[in-house]
Amino acid sequence: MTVEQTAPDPLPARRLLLVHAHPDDEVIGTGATMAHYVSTGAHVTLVTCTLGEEGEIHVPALAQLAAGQADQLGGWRLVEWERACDALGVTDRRMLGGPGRYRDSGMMGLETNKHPRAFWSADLDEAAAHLVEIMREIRPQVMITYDENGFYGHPDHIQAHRVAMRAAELAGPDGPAKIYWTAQPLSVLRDGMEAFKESESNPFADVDTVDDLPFGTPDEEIAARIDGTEHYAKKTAAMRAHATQIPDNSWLYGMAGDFGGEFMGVEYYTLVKGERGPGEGPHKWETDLFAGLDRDDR
Ligand SMILES: CC(=O)N[C@H]1[C@@H](O[C@@H]2[C@H](O)[C@H](O)[C@@H](O)[C@H](O)[C@H]2O)O[C@H](CO)[C@@H](O)[C@@H]1O
Ligand SMILES: [Zn+2]
Repeated sequence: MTVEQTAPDPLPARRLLLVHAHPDDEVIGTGATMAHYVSTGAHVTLVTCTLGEEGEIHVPALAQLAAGQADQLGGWRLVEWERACDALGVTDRRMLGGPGRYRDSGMMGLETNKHPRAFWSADLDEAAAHLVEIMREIRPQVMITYDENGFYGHPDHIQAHRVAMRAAELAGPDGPAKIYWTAQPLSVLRDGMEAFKESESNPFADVDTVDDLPFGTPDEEIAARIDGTEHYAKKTAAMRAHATQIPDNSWLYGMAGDFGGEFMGVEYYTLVKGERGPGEGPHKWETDLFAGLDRDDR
């Protein structure tokens, strides 16, 4: 268990900061990207904002850890999160404000949103100050977080977006030169709908078209396509570490198993701060988040 974190001295030339809401978000949305940049020698810092105390429990033996019972799920997910980071090779992983500072708010509109430590009701500048401290230490060239809807509308994801963007503003020259938001191209979602049509666990079962989904970005608005296909076994291992959240029969494993790395090994981003570097394909998608940054940038 690594609770206290400090960065290596000297810092590697390339430094990537990711800001996520709950344990498991890091792998689902950016696991291949994290493994890819670790493998290239970049320093990857993960900041997760809550322990995920209000989550589901897909491991029957752990059911009594639930929020309404022993309320110990947060501590258990901390261990899952450490194991997942180990699987991805991410050694610098931190909880915003320290483990337990901010609590999982639960889904939008629930009473849990009003918990005194709920991340959703956190003071923005106070929460951002914890992240500014990390930015001053790491001086990341690149930061990844969610869009203003938190990718799919969860209050903690929306708050993680707000805190990350506020911290980048407050950090000034120590803040990231490039900021990306996680995204899924509509073309990939359409391919996924087609691929899952005959699947037993079809995540698209309740939607007729991609327009019914709470996320999806026109391909021409995507800025970067990070191919971490060679690392999707690490991503799958990291997903398995989050067993309380990702059951063995999850459709996520279907994407990894039946449809190859394309769906799990490739991750997409929009660019909201910084100059877009050289890219490939019809939309000139960057293949490196550090593209266009020279070493003197930071
Ligand atoms: C991926 C993610 O952000 N998961 C969150 C989310 O989990 C959802 C929640 O348990 C909901 O009740 C389920 O129906 C849904 O399938 C889950 O994805 O919200 C949890 C509570 O805030 C959070 O702990 C979990 O990490
Ligand atoms: Zn989440």
